[in-house]
Amino acid sequence: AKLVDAALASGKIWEDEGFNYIKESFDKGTLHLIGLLSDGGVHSRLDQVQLIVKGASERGAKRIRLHILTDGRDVLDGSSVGFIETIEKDLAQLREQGVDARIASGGGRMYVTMDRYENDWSVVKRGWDAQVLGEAPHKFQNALEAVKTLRAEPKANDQYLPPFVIVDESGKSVGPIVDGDAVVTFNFRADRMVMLAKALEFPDFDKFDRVRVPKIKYAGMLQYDGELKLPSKYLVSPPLIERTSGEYLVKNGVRTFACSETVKFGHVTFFWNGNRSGYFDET
Ligand SMILES: O=C(O)[C@@H](CO)OP(=O)(O)O
Repeated sequence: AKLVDAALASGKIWEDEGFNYIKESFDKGTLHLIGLLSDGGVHSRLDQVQLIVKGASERGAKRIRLHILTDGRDVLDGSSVGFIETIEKDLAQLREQGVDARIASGGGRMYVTMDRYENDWSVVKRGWDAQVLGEAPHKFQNALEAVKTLRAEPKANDQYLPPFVIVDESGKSVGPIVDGDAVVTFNFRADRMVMLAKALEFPDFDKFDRVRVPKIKYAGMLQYDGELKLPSKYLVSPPLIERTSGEYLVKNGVRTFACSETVKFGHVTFFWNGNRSGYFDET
């Protein structure tokens, strides 16, 4: 989060390669922003999203679509409503200034998009269908109505809201991702963005049927996997972390054994080892 804060505060984010790459699409295409809408600060932060939306519109983005994931895990359940109200105010202001800016789709983070370590690709597929194809079982005129209605179902909560798309009066999705568009995934934390990044970037992706693969300019907030170099473009450069405790132990001949449940794989591998998931020394 700090790296993104610093890049936004200094304005460097707008000068670097990643933003200039996606900016090439602003003339003719739509800028899509996908990620967790939350002020939890664990995977993403609302104020950073607000600054990106504002900054991109000041630098030529004329059509912006947000694909939001509701939190309720790092923040109170139900707080999604307030976050949507906040961002909707910003989008309304932009519309007054002639920028066509709207929320286009959404869903709960644990049910839509934010799976990790290939635990359940159907989670990512649900997101793909809503965000890229503009298809979801629930259709609404706006995101506030969507979340309030879906939350009213028995046992519903922010984390597991079903996917929804926002549609116009004729029932057509307002923001599918199409050829010529730009996409930014705005989570800074990597583990729950890698799977979507693969679906967006890998030409030979085969984990689910993408149906349509738009030709887009895609950048992550950060690079989510340093070994796979994924995504290849990012808005903020990842930090170089050296001399971690794992490396220190290996170089001093101390064997380590790391064990975790599947979804915490990263906590005992690349979180520990400075964003490296491989061995320092296989022997
Ligand atoms: O589930 C997760 O992604 C986070 C909370 O957002 O938890 P943890 O840091 O334990 O992985």
